[in-house]
Amino acid sequence: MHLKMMCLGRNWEPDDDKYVENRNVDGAKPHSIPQEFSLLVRDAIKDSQALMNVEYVLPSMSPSICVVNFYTASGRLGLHQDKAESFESLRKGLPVVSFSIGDSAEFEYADQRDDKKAEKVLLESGDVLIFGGISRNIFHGVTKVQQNTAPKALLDQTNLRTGRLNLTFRQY
Ligand SMILES: O=C(O)CCC(=O)C(=O)O
Ligand SMILES: [Fe+2]
Repeated sequence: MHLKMMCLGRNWEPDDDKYVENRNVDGAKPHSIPQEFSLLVRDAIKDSQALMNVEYVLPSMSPSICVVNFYTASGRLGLHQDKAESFESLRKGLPVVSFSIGDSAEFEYADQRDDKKAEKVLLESGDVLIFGGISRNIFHGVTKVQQNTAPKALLDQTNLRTGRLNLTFRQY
């Protein structure tokens, strides 16, 4: 992992790939997920279901975890699966909902851990990426952050540092 990370709701421990009460680095408990965030997640799933008419393959979920990642220009994240959630959550294919803010990034995804077979999509500021249902276990990662691509208005109106902020929500 070449990024900075913190969690809301529950702490995900990258070394053990599991959720813990208190994070290893300083024993801190996570803050809860603000309700505004949960509503954004709910709306994103609803909009996606309406757009694609695939409610039966994209279940709804109520997030209990938000992984907050910050990538600088050299930030990246290797191909991995999000599989530390409960057996039930994974079995039902409850979606991962991911918001991108700031610099754009190349996001890769594949059905196996093989960069050569991965497809790529550019995630720009404001994009929401959802993978659930039969796609819940896809391998995915971030290969490159495109420096200085964040919208100027965003930087002018916020204190966001140069880089990419990603908020990824899941239901345990
Ligand atoms: O930054 C991203 O777009 C992906 C983040 C991710 O895959 C994760 O936190 O598990
Ligand atoms: Fe992930």
